[in-house]
This record gives sequence, structure tokens and C-alpha cells, in this order.
Amino acid sequence: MIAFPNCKINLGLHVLNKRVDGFHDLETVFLPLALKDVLEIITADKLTFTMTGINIPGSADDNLCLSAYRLLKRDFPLLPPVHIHLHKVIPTGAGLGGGSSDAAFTLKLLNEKYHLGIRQETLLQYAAQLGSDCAFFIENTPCYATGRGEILEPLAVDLSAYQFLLVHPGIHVNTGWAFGQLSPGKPGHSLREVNFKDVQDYKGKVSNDFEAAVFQAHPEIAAIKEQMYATGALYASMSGSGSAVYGIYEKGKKITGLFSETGYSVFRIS
Ligand SMILES: C[C@](O)(CO)[C@H](O)COP(=O)(O)OP(=O)(O)OC[C@H]1O[C@@H](n2ccc(N)nc2=O)[C@H](O)[C@@H]1O
Ligand SMILES: Nc1ncnc2c1ncn2[C@@H]1O[C@H](COP(=O)(O)OP(=O)(O)OP(=O)(O)O)[C@@H](O)[C@H]1O
Repeated sequence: MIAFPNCKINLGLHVLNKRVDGFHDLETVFLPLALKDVLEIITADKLTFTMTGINIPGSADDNLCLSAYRLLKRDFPLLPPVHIHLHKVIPTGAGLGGGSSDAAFTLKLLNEKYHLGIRQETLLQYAAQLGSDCAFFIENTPCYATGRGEILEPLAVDLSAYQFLLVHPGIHVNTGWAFGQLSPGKPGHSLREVNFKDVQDYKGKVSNDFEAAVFQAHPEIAAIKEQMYATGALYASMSGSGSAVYGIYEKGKKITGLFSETGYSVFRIS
């Protein structure tokens, strides 16, 4: 069985308060984008895991695909064993939720492969145990999110009339560090007040609380956003805790020469 775990971007992100469990309550809008890893699960003699594509620092044993497998293994026999192969395309530590997506898609594929019959609400609960972003990838449609990011309300937003430019400068921003830089507070206005269907309406209303601290530590990330506006983006922002930055452009608009000599990873998604 094969699946293609996609990435997400955050259209706005407000960090509201620090909780007693150490996590933060936030509000954000998650938008799935078609930059995808490849995940294959096939029957095998014993549990094995291999990876190709972008290198993920650290031990393969800590991979979120295996965490997802082990989580279900506590409640289901999962026999016969499987081989899991992950081909990594989505940059890691980029605020694009790639690891969370792999974990959520592993849950979904195992549910299908072993005919476990786990319902959507229960899958969402398993996913939330693996990471704050993970539940979103079970739904995988535009959502207004609160709590740790796991309380999801579908949002009727279709941005297929636009094209997206996604730029990753290769800087790894640690999510825990980024949360530690903030002094949470009540935002001037809620993201609920924004009409997300109209990208022209975002500028000045949709903001990401992580930008100030991350831009201060890495001015080159702020420069990416500025360049996107200079080349006609209707809206540009860092995603999540960074370091990837996205620009939303009118479809058909030619975006030429941007970041071609920087060594940054650049993805055009339309
Ligand atoms: C910044 C976002 O990408 C926005 O979508 C997410 O909130 C991050 O979600 P994630 O990568 O799945 O994060 P997790 O793996 O659950 O947590 C990593 C670390 O980030 C911090 N963290 C994360 C989410 C949250 N709502 N509050 C937090 O304080 C915690 O220190 C935690 O130890
Ligand atoms: N399958 C995986 N893909 C990517 N990273 C993984 C995976 N499994 C474990 N990790 C670990 O998780 C860390 C963060 O991964 P991820 O790509 O989800 O970060 P991110 O894009 O910043 O996500 P978020 O927006 O959720 O903060 C990596 O540094 C890596 O060590």
C-alpha cells in the first residue's frame, strides 16, 4: 500500500497562553499543500523501516512512522509484520509538519491494511498523542485549529485559484525553542474574523506570532518574505515555527529568478 503524506502551511498563528502541561494554546488555520513524501507499507517477515530522499538527522528508530506503528501495536496485534519505506521530500524542521504528516498517514495506512476499523474520532485521538500538528493530517482539509492544534473545525476555503511559492533556507528551527521565545498574549483580533477565501484581505490581518523572534535570530528568513512581496506576492508569511516561508500569488503570474543563486529549496505549487 502506498500513500503520499503532504505538508501544511499555517495561515496565521496566534500563541495564546502557556498551559500547565508545558504546551501552549494557539489558534491557527491549517492549509494542506501538495508537497509530498512517499510512504509505502508492505507485508514482511519482521518489522523493518527504511528511508530515502532528504536525510533526517538522528536515529531512524525515532522516526514518527515507527512511533505511529508502536502506538497502534499497543492495542492491535498488527500481524503479519510489515516493512515501512519512507521517501522524504518535505524539508524537516521547516514548520511544514512533514513528520506529523508521515505519522498520521502511517496510522491511516495501518488502519486500512489490517482492516482495524478505527473510526475517524479515534484516529484523531491516536494522532494527537504523536504530535500537536498530527491530528490535522488525519482530516487533511483546511481547518481552523485551537488547543494544542488538535481541536479542528473544517473551514470552507478553496485557494485553488492561487499559486504558492514555498522557500526553505535550510535553517532548522527547533519548535520547542521557538515557543520558548514568546510571551503569549491575547491577539488584537481573532483569526475567526478573517475571510480566508479572499487572499487580498490577509495583509495586515493575518500574522504569525513566531516571526518576530525567528526573524531576529535569522534575518535571512525575513529577507525571503520581503523578496516575495517585492515579486508580487499577495500575501507572504513564515509557516509554523519556521524556517519555511510561503508566498501566495495570482495563478499564472510569472515568478522568475527568485532565490536561484541562494542554494535554498524552492517549491512551486499550483
Ligand atoms: C508550530 C506548529 O507547527 C504550528 O502548526 C505546531 O504547533 C508544532 O507542532 P508539532 O511540531 O507537532 O509539535 P510537538 O511535536 O507536539 O511539540 C514540540 C514542542 O513544541 C512545543 N509546543 C508545541 C505545540 C504547542 N501547541 N505548544 C508547545 O509548547 C513544546 O515545547 C513541545 O515539546
Ligand atoms: N518522518 C519524519 N519526518 C521528518 N522529521 C521527523 C520524522 N520522524 C521524526 N522526525 C523528527 O521530527 C523533527 C521535526 O520534524 P518536522 O519535519 O515535522 O518539523 P516541522 O516541519 O518543524 O514540523 P512542525 O510544523 O510540526 O513543527 C525532525 O527534526 C526529526 O528529527
